Amino acid sequence: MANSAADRKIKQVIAIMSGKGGVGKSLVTGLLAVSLRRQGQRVGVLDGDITGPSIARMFGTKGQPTKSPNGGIEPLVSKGGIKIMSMNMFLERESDPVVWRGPMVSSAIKQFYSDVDWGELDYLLVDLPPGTSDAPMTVMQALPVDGVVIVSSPQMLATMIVMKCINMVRQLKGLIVGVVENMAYFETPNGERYEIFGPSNGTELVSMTGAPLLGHLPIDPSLTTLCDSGRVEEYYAEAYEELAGNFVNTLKIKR
Ligand SMILES: Nc1ncnc2c1ncn2[C@@H]1O[C@H](COP(=O)(O)OP(=O)(O)OP(=O)(O)O)[C@@H](O)[C@H]1O
Repeated sequence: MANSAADRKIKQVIAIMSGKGGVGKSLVTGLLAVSLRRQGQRVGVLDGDITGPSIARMFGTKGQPTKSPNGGIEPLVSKGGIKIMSMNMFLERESDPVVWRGPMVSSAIKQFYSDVDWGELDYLLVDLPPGTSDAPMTVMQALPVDGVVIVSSPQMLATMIVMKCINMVRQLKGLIVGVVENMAYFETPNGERYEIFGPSNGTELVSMTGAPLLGHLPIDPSLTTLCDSGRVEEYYAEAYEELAGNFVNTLKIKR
């Protein structure tokens, strides 16, 4: 093993989860990594969405990972210095499908943790596909996860499905660090706020999890363009700096 749980070269392994797809989990993972890096933290992102990876594209990391001097796999490094491992890096074309059954997905996730030479990290963020199937189970059971961040959006349906994810984390004795409410509102240039997906349910999420609300994030159309062109690190918004600050402080308290 190039990097085992025992040596704790990675100080905190944090899984980012949601029960429902499309709530912005990958985006929150990416931007949390960017804000933590801006604070001077050593950060890695493991894209645990093996069949639908999006992290590499968001950061514009191209090329195949190489062998590291000590025999592990060298992760790709973003412009801002974030280490990244994603299934897309192993595909000839980005659009090639990964048609794998659960055991192969689980095996890839384990290898992305143990065979990748992550080096010394303050945070390894693990972006997971939605739901409670193989990938989230593998991460919770086979990786030394220190905490879970739950991402949701204000729709009631999203909250209901997110509850399944919360229950899974509890069943597997995981620690929920906090919740993030994404796509909570849209703010016009003259400061008017619209709750496009309905009223905030952050308070409900907090009472469901017993964990703090780490972030209440706006919808920002400019994000899609930046993510699609691999320039997520150029994005700056106060809401994400606050998210990173709350995340670091909450972990300090829970440790
Ligand atoms: N706050 C936001 N403002 C604007 N666009 C957003 C926001 N959050 C997410 N998006 C966009 O919504 C889309 C879905 O986001 P993302 O891929 O992060 O969701 P996900 O929950 O990881 O989805 P998946 O089901 O693939 O796991 C992306 O195009 C992303 O750029």
